[in-house]
Amino acid sequence: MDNQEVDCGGCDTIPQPLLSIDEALEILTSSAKVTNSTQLIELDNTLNRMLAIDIHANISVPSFDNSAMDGYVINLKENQINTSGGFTFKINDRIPAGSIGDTLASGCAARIFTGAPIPKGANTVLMQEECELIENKSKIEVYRPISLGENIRPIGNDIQSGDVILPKGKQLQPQDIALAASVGINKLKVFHKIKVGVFFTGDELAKPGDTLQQGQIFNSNRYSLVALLNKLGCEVINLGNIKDTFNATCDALEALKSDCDLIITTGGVSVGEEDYIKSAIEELGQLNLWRIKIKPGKPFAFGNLGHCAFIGLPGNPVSAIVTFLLFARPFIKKMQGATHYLNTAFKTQANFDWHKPKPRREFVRVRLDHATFPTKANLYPKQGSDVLSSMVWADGLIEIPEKTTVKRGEVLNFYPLNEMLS
Ligand SMILES: Nc1nc2c(c(=O)[nH]1)N[C@H]1C(S)=C(S)[C@@H](COP(=O)(O)OP(=O)(O)OC[C@H]3O[C@@H](n4cnc5c(N)ncnc54)[C@H](O)[C@@H]3O)O[C@H]1N2
Ligand code: MOO
Repeated sequence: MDNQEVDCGGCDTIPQPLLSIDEALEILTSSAKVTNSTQLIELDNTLNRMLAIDIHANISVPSFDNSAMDGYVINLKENQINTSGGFTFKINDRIPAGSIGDTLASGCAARIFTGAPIPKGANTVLMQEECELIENKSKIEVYRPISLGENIRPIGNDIQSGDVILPKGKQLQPQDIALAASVGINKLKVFHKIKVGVFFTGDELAKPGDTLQQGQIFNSNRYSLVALLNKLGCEVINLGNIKDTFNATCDALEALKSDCDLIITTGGVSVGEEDYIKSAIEELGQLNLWRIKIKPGKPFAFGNLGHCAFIGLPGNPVSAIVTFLLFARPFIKKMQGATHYLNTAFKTQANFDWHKPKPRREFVRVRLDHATFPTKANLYPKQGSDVLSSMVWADGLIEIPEKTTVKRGEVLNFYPLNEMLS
């Protein structure tokens, strides 16, 4: 904890040590260890999983020249290329997809269907709409100039044998799975899911479904955090709500640490004497980072209990989600083996003024207005870290740099929620 500069802007009045967002992200991502455990699984089960090796193609796709159209395959002669005047070809074969035609005789055509192999002796396919059937449908006649090789998909048009078709560290999407199938692969080696233990501190927390007692609130972080982890494809071990004591916090950490790659908690990371997370981590392991110059989410904590990493998210519901997306998500994605683990910012125009420069970089909830160009970001009127409705209303976060004001029309970084939730 001696790596933190002293900054008086964090709490807005009292001097406190705070890390910049960039420093915090650097500490997190550089200490995230990629899981070394892999498994070979059926293609159908690979959606969203992280590929553990480069995938090479052992065949070319297509593996034979084939027709791109339903029509007629011909052998266009040198003197017929791009010539106007019209040509006639006698139909002497029929080649559906999946069968092999005979060698095409000179001056003849074969009826051919999309995907069927081009027979020997042929070099061009004509669309059936451009051919006139004549002489009792025994011949075709074509009037327009014909290019050599048109409507033929050559061998290797999509993939060449030996190509790397999917790189290690790619998160598998439907099209990736299809590409693997297209070269005949039925199983892929992916990184094992990482195990994340979670628990929640706060004696004020009640379970949804129970009746609220005086001073209680419902535990919403339990649901956001478990859902966020499920979205990222983690295996979750959930201890639920624990008593707000130092001993209960230590017991929960001890119970999870040997089984988990990572433990995440919400609440109890601030400065109050009822906040035990930080002291429990210091007692059982190491605290590597605490408090970031960010709003919402300042009291974010990061450490480890031996091999098990630890992330303490702030208790306020918006702070918990925002810091999960900005810090925990890249950390987890890197652990999962993803090559692209950092959040992507898109440039968007602010449709609001920001009059007061703030000491912490702020991530405000906005909704995009696509009705005009360029797209504009509207601000949710209440930006408190307790206002969970702002997250539901918003479709992204706008980054307002520290110590700056913003004028309507200024271009800022926008982080779409749908991107960060994938
Ligand atoms: N004197 C100071 N007080 C606070 C500071 C500070 O710097 N000095 N920081 C504030 C900021 S910023 C945040 S964020 C919060 C975070 O505090 P904790 O992480 O210790 O969280 P708690 O105190 O336990 O709870 C904060 C808030 O969130 C509600 N909460 C907690 N858990 C849940 C849950 N599972 N579901 C729904 N809501 C939850 C809790 O009731 C509190 O209202 O500290 C500020 N204070
Ligand atoms: O930084 Mo805290 O997350 O505002 O409420």
